Amino acid sequence: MINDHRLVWDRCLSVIRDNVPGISFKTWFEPIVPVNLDDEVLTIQVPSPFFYEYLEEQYIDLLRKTLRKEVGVGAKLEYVVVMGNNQSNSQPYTVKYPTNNNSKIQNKPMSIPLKSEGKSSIKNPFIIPGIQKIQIDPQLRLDNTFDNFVEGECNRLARSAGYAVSQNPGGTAFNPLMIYGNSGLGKTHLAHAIGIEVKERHPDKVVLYVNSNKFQTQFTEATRNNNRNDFLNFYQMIDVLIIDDVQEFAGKEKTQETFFHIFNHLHQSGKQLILTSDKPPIELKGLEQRLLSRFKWGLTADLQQPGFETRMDILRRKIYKDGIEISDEVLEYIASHITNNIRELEGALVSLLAQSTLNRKEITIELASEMINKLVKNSKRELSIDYISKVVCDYFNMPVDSLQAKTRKREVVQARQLAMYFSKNMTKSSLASIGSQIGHKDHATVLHACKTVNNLKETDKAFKLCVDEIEKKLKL
Ligand SMILES: Nc1ncnc2c1ncn2[C@@H]1O[C@H](COP(=O)(O)OP(=O)(O)OP(=O)(O)O)[C@@H](O)[C@H]1O
Repeated sequence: MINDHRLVWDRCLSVIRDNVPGISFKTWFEPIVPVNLDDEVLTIQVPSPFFYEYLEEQYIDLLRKTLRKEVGVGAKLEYVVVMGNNQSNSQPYTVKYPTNNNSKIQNKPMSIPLKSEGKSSIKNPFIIPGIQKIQIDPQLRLDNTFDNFVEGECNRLARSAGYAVSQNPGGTAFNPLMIYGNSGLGKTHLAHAIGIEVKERHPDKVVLYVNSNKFQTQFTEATRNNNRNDFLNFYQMIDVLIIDDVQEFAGKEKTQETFFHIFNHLHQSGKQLILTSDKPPIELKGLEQRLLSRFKWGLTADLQQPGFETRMDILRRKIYKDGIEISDEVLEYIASHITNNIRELEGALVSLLAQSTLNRKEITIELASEMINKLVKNSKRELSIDYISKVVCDYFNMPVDSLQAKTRKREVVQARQLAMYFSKNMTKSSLASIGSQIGHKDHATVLHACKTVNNLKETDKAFKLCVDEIEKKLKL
């Protein structure tokens, strides 16, 4: 038998390499350093206690078989971990595993008998006996509840997955739950709602919401103060970890590496991770592949722009909560002009209230128009097809859903043609999309509607008058 530890480990590696995926080999085996071989006991150095746990959980069978083959049937494995230290000028210290339940640091190396089949019984070395749970402020915004989160087509999947997670954190297939979407569409709100619901359902669970920038700052400080291990220990004790805006980790390699270990540890221990980002994992730049691939392990759910009805529901919910009355006409006006950001939608409502209170003006559509013109004066606003349909139907005093009815009644056909005509001229939507939203028609019908309206405008004065009036309303 050979007795050079490096040679033995190299031979082991060549067997292991053929038995694990490339990425796992790179992650879990390349960082290992063989340090000694003494009487069938191979000692390997691993980068962190978590690393040791992970190897024991995932690869013990493979390690056992390989080692027996290379070293002999009595082969044993011993791990050492070089820890950072809290006192400057002193040498890093070494922790040897296995842990026995009473002590984290062994004075004398102990060998780990290569375990038999079955789940690892290794205890988390960070949990101090007797202190099983830490008490922390979860940093949750208490008004960002599920109750206050209006449901719509735009958020149905993310919301229901979030709710499922909150009922059974760590116990669903949605781990991690990755919520992504453009700014102001409710990622942070939903993430807090999950945290709040977990705390209600499972008060014992340790929940923490942290924004990526804060995580990064804490990590930098921990590194500066030489207590990176405390930082790791702290995060590894959390049951439900919510990290907001993970795109902010881009380019921060050390932070990513640390988060990678925390992620693995928590995931491995059945703890729940909830992440938010402004892009889907596939489009996140500057993040390590191994991290991105983990983000996709659970469920990735997006938040899309809310439709007109959802925007109306959000506005109605908000004024109801604040005990204010505003006419539906004004709300519709706001909802049709601010289409792609819920924060701006709420902001518009707040400004309108402020304007009306300060200037003692009634909240009218004109006041809303003035305010919105100021708010969006630099960005050309685009009307929505929903809003156009609504204004046209209001003009003819008919319910807006009559446009969807399968009828050839003259007034309905005309209203539909006008809604198509204005949608073609005042939105960037394609003919096909206009057709499908107004009466489930095809693009040729929309084209025909536009021609008919243009012709009628030329020949029928009364009709032209009505087109001009509707246009004025739309441009308000
Ligand atoms: N479905 C919803 N129902 C009610 N309010 C909502 C909804 N979605 C978002 N909001 C509100 O809109 C505002 C912006 O939401 P939030 O801060 O969660 O957005 P975000 O996607 O995290 O944005 P950013 O990426 O810019 O941080 C918040 O006040 C939030 O309460």
